[in-house]
Amino acid sequence: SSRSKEQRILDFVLKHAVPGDPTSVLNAIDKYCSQQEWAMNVGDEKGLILDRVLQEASPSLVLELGTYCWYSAVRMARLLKQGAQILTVEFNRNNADIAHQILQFAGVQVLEGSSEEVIRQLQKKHAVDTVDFIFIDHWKDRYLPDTKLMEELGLLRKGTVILADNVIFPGAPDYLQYVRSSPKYDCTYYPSHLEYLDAEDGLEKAVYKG
Ligand SMILES: Oc1cc(-c2ccc(F)cc2)cc2cncnc12
Ligand SMILES: [Mg+2]
Repeated sequence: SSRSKEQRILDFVLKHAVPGDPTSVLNAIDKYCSQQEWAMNVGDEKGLILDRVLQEASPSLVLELGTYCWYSAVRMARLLKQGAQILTVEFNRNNADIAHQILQFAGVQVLEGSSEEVIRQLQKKHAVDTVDFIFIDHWKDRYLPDTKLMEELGLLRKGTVILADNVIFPGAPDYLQYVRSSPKYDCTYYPSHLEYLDAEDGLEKAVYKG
């Protein structure tokens, strides 16, 4: 059977990265996706911004919406303090499987299902109280409904950081308008570029004020 692009990326990682060395995994994915086949990883340029915003937040519990870019789960896992955990949500079954193989890192759990289903189950099924850091990197038309759902379920606390990818390209205009005009958030825009390309893109940080 013909292997998918994601499987080809995994092959390249398994061949060129050093087991247990997350930075070598990131370098391998960036090398493959910038030289061979483009893929929607947050990438090295926006990844540096993610690193800085994550380290400043120093979270104990991270929720990622969109494991496809398993790159970002590895990127965040390598910077987490001892005992911190990432719950990452993947809708597409086979991507979740591949993510498992790449993410043999303590503390990273790939939850399967739609973001709405998983978010609704976090408190009961996964004993989550509130989330400290959320990286939104899934389908742009889910950014706003998922954020409102997390508000309604009381998953956000004073100081929770929401960092959203692709707010320019492909863009999430309804989400941007909401967080920037809501008194519940302090927003910062970090200009950058679409992964591995020159097109403009950026990350929006929205800090929940409780
Ligand atoms: O970072 C991303 C980029 C793109 C994307 C697709 C097509 C194109 F032409 C340009 C950009 C799509 C994404 C979907 N989910 C999460 N992240 C994404
Ligand atoms: Mg993205």
